[in-house]
Amino acid sequence: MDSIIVKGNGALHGQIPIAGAKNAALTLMPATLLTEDPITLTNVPRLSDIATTNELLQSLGTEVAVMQDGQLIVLDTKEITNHTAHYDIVRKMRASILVLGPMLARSGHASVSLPGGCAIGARPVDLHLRGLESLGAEFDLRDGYVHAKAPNGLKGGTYDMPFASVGATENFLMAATLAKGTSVLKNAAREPEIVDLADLLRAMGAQISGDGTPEITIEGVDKLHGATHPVVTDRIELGTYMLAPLIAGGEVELLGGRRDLLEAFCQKLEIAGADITQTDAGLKVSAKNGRIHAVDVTTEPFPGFPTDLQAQMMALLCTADGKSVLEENIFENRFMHAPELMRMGANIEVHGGTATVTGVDKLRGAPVMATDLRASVSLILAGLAAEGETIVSRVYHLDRGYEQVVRKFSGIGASIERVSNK
Ligand SMILES: CC(=O)N[C@H]1[C@@H](OP(=O)(O)OP(=O)(O)OC[C@H]2O[C@@H](n3ccc(=O)[nH]c3=O)[C@H](O)[C@@H]2O)O[C@H](CO)[C@@H](O)[C@@H]1O
Ligand SMILES: C=C(OP(=O)(O)O)C(=O)O
Repeated sequence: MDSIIVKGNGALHGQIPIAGAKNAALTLMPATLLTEDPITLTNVPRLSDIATTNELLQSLGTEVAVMQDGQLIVLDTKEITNHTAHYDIVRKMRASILVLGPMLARSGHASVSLPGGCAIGARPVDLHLRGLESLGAEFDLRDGYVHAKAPNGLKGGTYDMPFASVGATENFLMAATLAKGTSVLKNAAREPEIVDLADLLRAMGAQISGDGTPEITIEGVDKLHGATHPVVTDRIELGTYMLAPLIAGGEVELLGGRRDLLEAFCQKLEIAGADITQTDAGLKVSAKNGRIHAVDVTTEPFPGFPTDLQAQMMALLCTADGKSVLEENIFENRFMHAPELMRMGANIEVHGGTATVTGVDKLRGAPVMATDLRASVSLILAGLAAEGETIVSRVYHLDRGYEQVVRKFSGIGASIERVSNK
């Protein structure tokens, strides 16, 4: 298993190109199951989760062609030859549940292994199932699988979601494109990845309005066709690298960065003392007076502060002036980075879903490990300004969500290397 070694190396300067969004690509790819024509995705991030999704789709009958060093993928599902998404693949990646809605819509039946929980929380899929039920689907939960059917096809329906779940919105949206009649999703998630999915589905011939608002309306069509679509910018990768010059000093430009993808996050960084400028090429970030101040953060569905940036924000606040309170409202167990940051000298107290961080002057490098993707990158960020060497193990988490992480950090002057521990 590989590790990443980071050493504090002074201020960071330069540019980082931001990739397409993992969390968009993982929902755009299953949309191929809705049509017998090829779907071409560009600006695809080069991540192990993309390879896992390719493997999942291939197991269902999709022909996959990967080009341009992984940044262009053609998915061609002339026929769904197998309607079961097996546990071996689903357990690796919870987003696999997103094949359920499309298979049900195209074939009237599907079986998908229940994804189960993970390090950050229980991650149930009840809202996915309730939404699809409102379109006429029937479910049977057996042997760890969701067995779904809609013998007479899906019909338009209305679902008022009790919580604006991103995944449940995506499954409903994809399924409703081929349902007979009009479907309405109330209290829908508004994340940019939802709008990106709706854009692809429209390019495939779907009739959708209201995406990006809490109410989405879908007029079902008989058939969808092929399309080419660029994956939206990864706002979480963007936010992660925006923190680097605030932690280590310097000024960094994030190419392709857009403030509208991260308004709530940018506002918090500005309160903390960041200078953020939208340039023609992206977003430029530096610490105004070289100091960062404490700020309170509450994670919320979009347009609120994203849960996927909470760990990285905590790394920043560990050395800020004063006391910050971070409240995690999306996942019940998403503070596993806190004890690792404490091993680097951070002063953090966690009580339930609240973490109080009292800034210290400096962190010290240590061997650390994390059990999820964003926690892992938060430890690299913390290592950028720590005294001595930080060794982050379990790098496979990072490979799920950050392409070329060593190259991108070293491109702005960080001292970082990946070593293989055989
Ligand atoms: C609102 C939110 O920030 N969602 C994040 C979530 O999306 P993801 O789609 O994974 O999660 P959801 O938005 O569905 O889940 C948010 C919350 O709803 C609960 N829930 C969800 C579905 C369900 O059927 N029943 C249920 O109770 C979850 O346990 C969780 O507490 O993780 C993604 C990373 O993978 C992020 O990119 C998304 O921004
Ligand atoms: C938690 C994340 O991903 P996943 O839902 O794929 O585990 C994430 O992107 O931060």
